[in-house]
Amino acid sequence: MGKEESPKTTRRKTRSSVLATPPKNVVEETKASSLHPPTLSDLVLGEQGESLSANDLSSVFPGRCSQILELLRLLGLPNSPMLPIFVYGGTSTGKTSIVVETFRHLKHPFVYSSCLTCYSPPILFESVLNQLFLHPKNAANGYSSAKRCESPSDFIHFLREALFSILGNTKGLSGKVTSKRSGKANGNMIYLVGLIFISSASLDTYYSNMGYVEPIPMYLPDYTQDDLQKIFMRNQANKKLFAFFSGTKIVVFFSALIFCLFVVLRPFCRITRRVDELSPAFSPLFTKYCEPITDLNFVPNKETNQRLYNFFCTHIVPALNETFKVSSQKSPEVEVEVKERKGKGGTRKFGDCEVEQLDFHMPTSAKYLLISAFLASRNPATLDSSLFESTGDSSSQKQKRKLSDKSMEQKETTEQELLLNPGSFPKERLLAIFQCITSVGEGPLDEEEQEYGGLGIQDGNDVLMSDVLLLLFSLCSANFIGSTRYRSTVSEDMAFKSFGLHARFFCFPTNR
Ligand SMILES: Nc1ncnc2c1ncn2[C@@H]1O[C@H](COP(=O)(O)OP(=O)(O)OP(=O)(O)O)[C@@H](O)[C@H]1O
Repeated sequence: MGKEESPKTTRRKTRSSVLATPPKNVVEETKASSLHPPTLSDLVLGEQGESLSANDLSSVFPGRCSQILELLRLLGLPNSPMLPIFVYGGTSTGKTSIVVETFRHLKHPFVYSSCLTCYSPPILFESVLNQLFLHPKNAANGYSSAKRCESPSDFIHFLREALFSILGNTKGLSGKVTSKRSGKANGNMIYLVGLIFISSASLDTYYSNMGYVEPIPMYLPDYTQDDLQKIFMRNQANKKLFAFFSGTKIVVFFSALIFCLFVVLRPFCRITRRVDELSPAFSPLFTKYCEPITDLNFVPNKETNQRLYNFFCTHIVPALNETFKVSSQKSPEVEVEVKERKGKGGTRKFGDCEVEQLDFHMPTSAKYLLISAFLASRNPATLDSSLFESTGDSSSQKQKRKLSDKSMEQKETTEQELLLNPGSFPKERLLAIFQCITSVGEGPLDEEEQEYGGLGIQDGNDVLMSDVLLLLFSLCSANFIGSTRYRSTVSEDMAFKSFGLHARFFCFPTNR
């Protein structure tokens, strides 16, 4: 938490919904719960008897077994002292889910506040206290909080009051539950989650000698294609689609699922590995794939499988485009104008004319950014060092000599795939390529550049990063670069063209 989120292309479960289903967030406890003094049991997530074993927990979250075991180890036995934990990782890597479900599994009493929605200290403090006092915000109380907290000292004062009240109420300890949704508390230590900082920023961002206890870091890496396959296998197998299949057809169902996942995940994973983005894209595709199979007379064999595959392939690219569609809206201030080269001299907007006829009028830095984006989309990231680093050439030559025919073939296939289907890339990679290609520039500022306010790129180091980011934003707004996931949307012709006279070197895949 505590990070800027990129616009999302699909709807996903919100953090509150993760907490709300099936066990409800303690904040959203029944109104009746606020009528009795809070007990420890009221802070346990999950109904009586509802408990996942550690093994179940790991199988519910494929790819997170080691992190779950580590979290269980760090949390330790009930009431054991622990250091703060810093859980971090990319978007949708399961940070919230595994933390919440682990607490639920352990039946540890806890309150959970999202630092994303509780974006200021008073809001965060009040959210924690509302949960501890079992105070739901609703129309009846005018959506007010249990306590008003202006400062950290107010918070500490009310926190003590709330904790003493809960711990003094022994009903929770004796295991008698006072609320329909609460489970029997395991131990009497109350955990504040949210003060366990969950973020996509690295730990270093928060590290400083400010006197707080340094938290134990726990990193959740992006999922591999294998992990994603397991996640979707699990989720999909539970869905009602499963109801179509019975008896021996179940085997057909699972082999169809495995095959479909394999075919779909490969191109999709090049663009995103986020479960929340992949999930809504995959479900309709799988339904489509299953259409012919749900016919009870269908008997899969080599020939029908091939037909199924051919039929199915036609749906993948449209689904890919649909999922990662970028808005075609152009920002009014950053309209990129193009002029017809031959003749009339009138100006027209990009998209109205043939590329061959166009001449670009945009800052040279923007052209470099455009070409950097193009290169990042069409070249595998593994080639960057050999393509752009000054020392890269010789090593890549050596590597080339060492490559077997098979690996050359594989490399060519990857490059072919990238040409047909440009990949997405992180902003850092784009900026690194931009730095590399602009740092070899030797010419003085061109006229255009001066006209656009002198974003000089004769030396990459002279370009202000803020200017480059501004330009990047403009190119995204003008739809030259996809902004949901950074991805070049221009053709090879267009990329060459944009560079025009400024071409110094290109590193396109050789087999274009
Ligand atoms: N390993 C997994 N197995 C099954 N589902 C998963 C897994 N990881 C994530 N998900 C699903 O992906 C969605 C997002 O997960 P979650 O909110 O826990 O991620 P997050 O890292 O907290 O996201 P954010 O960075 O946005 O805070 C949820 O619907 C969750 O169930």
